[in-house]
Amino acid sequence: MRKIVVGTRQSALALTQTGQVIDQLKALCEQHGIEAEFELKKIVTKGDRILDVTLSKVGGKGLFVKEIEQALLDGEVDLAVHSMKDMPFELPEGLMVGAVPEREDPRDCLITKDGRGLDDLPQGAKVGTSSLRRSCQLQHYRPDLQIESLRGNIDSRLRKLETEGFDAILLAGAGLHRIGWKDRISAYLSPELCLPAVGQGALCIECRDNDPFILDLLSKYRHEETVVAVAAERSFLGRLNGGCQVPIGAYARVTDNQEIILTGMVGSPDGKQLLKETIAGFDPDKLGLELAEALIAKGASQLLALAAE
Ligand SMILES: NCc1[nH]cc(CCC(=O)O)c1CC(=O)O
Repeated sequence: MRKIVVGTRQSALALTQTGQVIDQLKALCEQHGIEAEFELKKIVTKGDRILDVTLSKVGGKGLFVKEIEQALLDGEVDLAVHSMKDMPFELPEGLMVGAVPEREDPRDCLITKDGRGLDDLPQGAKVGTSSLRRSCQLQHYRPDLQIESLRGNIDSRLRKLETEGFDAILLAGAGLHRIGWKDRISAYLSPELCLPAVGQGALCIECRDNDPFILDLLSKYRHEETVVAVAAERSFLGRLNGGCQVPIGAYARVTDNQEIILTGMVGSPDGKQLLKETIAGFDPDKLGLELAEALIAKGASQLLALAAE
C-alpha cells in the first residue's frame, strides 16, 4: 500500500479543490486496482502570508507555489494541487506537471450587492479587484467605473463586498463553482469582454519527475483537451514573460476537429490601451509563440514594460 502525501495551500478554495482531486484519484485507484492511501499536508506560502499587499507590488512569480514545490523536492509531499493560473511558466529541475484535469468554467464573474449585471451598475460605481488584467478590460469597457484594490481569499473578498462599500467585485467563476457558491454570482463576463487569465479554471497536479508510481496514476487523470488548451495559453504567456501580475489574458478552446482557437490580450492597467488577437492552429506551443509575436509586433513589449514600472 503506497501512501501518497498531497500538498496544498490552506485557503477554503485550496482545501476544497484538493479534496475533490483526492476523491477523483481515489476513484481512479479503485477502478484500476491501484493500492494507495492519501494524506493531506497543508503548506503556508508566501502569497498567503502577505495577503494584504497588492500582488503586482510584491513581484516575483510563483508566490503561491514555491514552498509547496520545495516540499515536493524534499520528499515531504508526493504530489501538489495548484490552481493552474498561479503556476509560473518554468518549473524547478526535478518537478513536472503530472496531470491537468478537466477545466472548470474559465470565465470571470461579477458579484454585485443587489444582483444587477455590469451594464446596470450606476455611473462611477466602485468595483473591487486587484487584478490588472481585470481592471484593464473592465475600464476599457466602462471607463466610468472606479476600480479599487481588493485582495484576500475568496471568502474574505466576498465579505469585503459588504463591509468596504463596493458596488461589485470580480472573481473567477471556477473558484466559486468549486467551493459551492455559484448562487453568489450575479453575471458572467464573456471571454470577449474579459479574457480570462492564462490557465484560469484549470488545476495543475505537480509531482517529481522520478516517481513512476505517481506518474502512472496521474497519466490516467489528464484531460487531453484541457492539456492542449492550457499549453497554448502558457506558451503565449512564456514568450511574453508575464506572471499573474501584468495585464495579460489568454483563452484557448479546442474544436471538434482538434483545431485550437487561441485569443490573447495585453493592455495597460487603465484600459486605455488594449491589444487583442485571435489565431487558430494545431500545435499549441507554436500557436502560443505565434500569437505572442503578433502582439509584440503591435507593441505588447512596451505595454508590459509600462506595467512593470
Ligand atoms: N488569483 C488567485 C486565484 N487563483 C486561482 C483562483 C480560482 C480560479 C481558478 O482556479 O482559476 C483564484 C481566485 C480568483 O481569481 O478569483
